[in-house]
Amino acid sequence: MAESVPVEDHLARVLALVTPLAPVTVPTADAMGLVSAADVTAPTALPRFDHAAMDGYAVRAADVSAPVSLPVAGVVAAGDASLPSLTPGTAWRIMTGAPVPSGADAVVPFEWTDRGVDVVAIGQTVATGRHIRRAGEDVVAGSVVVATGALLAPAHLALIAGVGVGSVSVHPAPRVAVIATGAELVVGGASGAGEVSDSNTVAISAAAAAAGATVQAFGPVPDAPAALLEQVLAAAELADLVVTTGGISAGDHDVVKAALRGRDGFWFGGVAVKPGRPQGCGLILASDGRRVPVLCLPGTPVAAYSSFRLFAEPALRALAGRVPRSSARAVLDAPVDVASDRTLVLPAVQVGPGRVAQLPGHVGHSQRLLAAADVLLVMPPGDAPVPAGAEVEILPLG
Ligand SMILES: Nc1nc2c(c(=O)[nH]1)N[C@H]1C(S)=C(S)[C@@H](COP(=O)(O)OP(=O)(O)OC[C@H]3O[C@@H](n4cnc5c(N)ncnc54)[C@H](O)[C@@H]3O)O[C@H]1N2
Ligand code: MOO
Repeated sequence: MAESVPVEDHLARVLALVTPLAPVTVPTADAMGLVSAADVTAPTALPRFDHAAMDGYAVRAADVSAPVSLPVAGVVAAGDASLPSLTPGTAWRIMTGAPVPSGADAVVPFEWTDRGVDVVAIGQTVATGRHIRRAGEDVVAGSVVVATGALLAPAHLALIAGVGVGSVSVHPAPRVAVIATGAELVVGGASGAGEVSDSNTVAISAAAAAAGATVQAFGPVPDAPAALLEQVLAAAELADLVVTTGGISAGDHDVVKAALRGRDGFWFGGVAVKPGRPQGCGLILASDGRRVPVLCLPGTPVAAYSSFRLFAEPALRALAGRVPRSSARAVLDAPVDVASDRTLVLPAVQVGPGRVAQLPGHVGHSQRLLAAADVLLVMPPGDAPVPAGAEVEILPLG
């Protein structure tokens, strides 16, 4: 068998198939988790106008020598459209968020006063500017509030909305098509001889959704190359990435390989990773001219999931305009034996903040152990145990 290629080389091969999706404009409220495709510039300052930071009285600081009583000229509340002006030697009752009357330069909170309605007694002096939020003190009009390439989180959306911008240019969430293959597969509970319950469709769909994609599942598709090819072509019409599982090793019925191997630019071969050695990838031309990447993952459930995390998730991140690889790391709590010429992907648990330990009883393809794990350790090839205290790459689960 041909030599296996290193994980990094296969990842590079996969990422070479992917370019960020063309930007679209979406309502600000719908942009969570997407990457901005253009700078967002503030059309207005934030705050837009000088406003009270406390409920109390707007005054001229120079008029407040403690103790003092000032006549109250009126009340100004948040949302009031007309801006009163303050006559020296008077106070305006003012509510948090209300525009500060012209001529006032401080707000005395209720707690420092007798809360008088017509006349207010103030018990302490106030510094100029106190309890006033100045126009533009947070954001200057015309400045960039969110730069191109930002992964939009709630705080970004709040800032964009806060400066009054209702829509943003983003790379859209990638659409993923999942195609499980295997004549043995049944949806729901397998009961007949030789039948296997399809778990890859569920696992890969969930993992793709967790990576921010929208997902459509097809299949399971039986072991007929023509039918599989038809399904892949149909899926590519609707998706930005097609992920298949199964049918790519060395068996007599390896349908994915049979259907796609001969196509221009498709590659199938071994990757030096355990689990997940057989891999494949290529591009399918959709009728609208898009060249849709197809990743062919092995069928064995733990290998399929692990391969998704190593190769498909970075592809999704790249499609979404993100840095392809998340680089989570943790410190080993106990040594891990890696004597292998392949990268080992091992189930492990979190045993303390930033500390992980391999799960005992690892037997290769255990779905039970995978479900019991908090993280997968990604251990590069090596010939000696990696000691406790070493920092290693992890793929967080959950
Ligand atoms: N002679 C060789 N045999 C195998 C090799 C090899 O190099 N030479 N590689 C082995 C390795 S490593 C893996 S991993 C598997 C991958 O094989 P395939 O990708 O072709 O997967 P299948 O044969 O279709 O299935 C493997 C296994 O997984 C079960 N499966 C498949 N799909 C699902 C699903 N959707 N849900 C649940 N279980 C699924 C399937 O029933 C098989 O048991 O090949 C080795 N063989
Ligand atoms: O490489 Mo396979 O995924 O170990 O069984």
